[in-house]
Amino acid sequence: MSLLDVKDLSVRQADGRELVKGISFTIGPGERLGLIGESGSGKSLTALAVMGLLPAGMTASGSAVLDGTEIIGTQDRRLDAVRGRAATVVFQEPLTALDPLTRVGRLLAEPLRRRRGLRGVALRAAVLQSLREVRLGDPERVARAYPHEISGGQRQRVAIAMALACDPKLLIADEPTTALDVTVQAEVLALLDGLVADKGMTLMFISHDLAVVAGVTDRIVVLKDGAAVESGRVRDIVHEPRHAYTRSLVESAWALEAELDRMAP
Ligand SMILES: Nc1ncnc2c1ncn2[C@@H]1O[C@H](COP(=O)(O)OP(=O)(O)OP(=O)(O)O)[C@@H](O)[C@H]1O
Repeated sequence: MSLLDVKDLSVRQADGRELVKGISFTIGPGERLGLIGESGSGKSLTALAVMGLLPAGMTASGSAVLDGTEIIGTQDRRLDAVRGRAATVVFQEPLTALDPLTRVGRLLAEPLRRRRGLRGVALRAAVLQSLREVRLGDPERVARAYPHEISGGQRQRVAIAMALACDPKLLIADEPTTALDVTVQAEVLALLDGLVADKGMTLMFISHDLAVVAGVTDRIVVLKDGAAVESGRVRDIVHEPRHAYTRSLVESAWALEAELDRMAP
């Protein structure tokens, strides 16, 4: 049985404009699926729709069954139990996703308390262990810091730790490294990749960057203007893209590769 089964999912804004246009895909337990497409192609709205977290005024139709629960059309109150346990999201810019007035330690303590029922000394130890797990050196200092007092890369590690604290079956990573410097990007990506593998988690990874998606996922869905134009195994699509848009993505990724090769010492 799939962990996430999306069928004919559409998202409309209040004036009726269709922003996501009838897309379908499935993710089985332990699989890694990439959603790729240019800015505005509907990747984030797809992720938000399957979590039941669409912005006010937007409506979804079709079906998204997450770990056995139909998300589309289900009341928010009922979805609270599914979110966190079934899936959590790591967003692109952790500074907006993390409450600026709460120290990192408390931010992390909240999901650990809620999900694992930890209190007192055990909770404190779990917070520090979570920070160590995402390779944050000096976890005591980081736990005392406010989000703006640590670097962008460290913030994204905290956001990953918060998502993992919920122990979700499905981790949705929405452009998790796009806002970071290139070197930090590679480190955070390697961390995420390793943690997902270690924990046997299922991953939905969203990015506009084919090289990044190809490195961490097995299958991809290519979105353009809200519609899925192509889907399949990364390897097949990179070698034989069928849709013109996918071809342009693949060609520009290869061109960058060739340029780097040319400059190699
Ligand atoms: N809160 C919102 N209110 C109005 N329109 C929105 C909102 N969020 C997204 N949109 C519109 O919906 C379309 C799809 O946006 P979405 O954020 O899903 O794209 P994306 O592929 O994730 O792009 P990006 O990589 O830039 O985040 C875009 O045209 C965008 O302008």
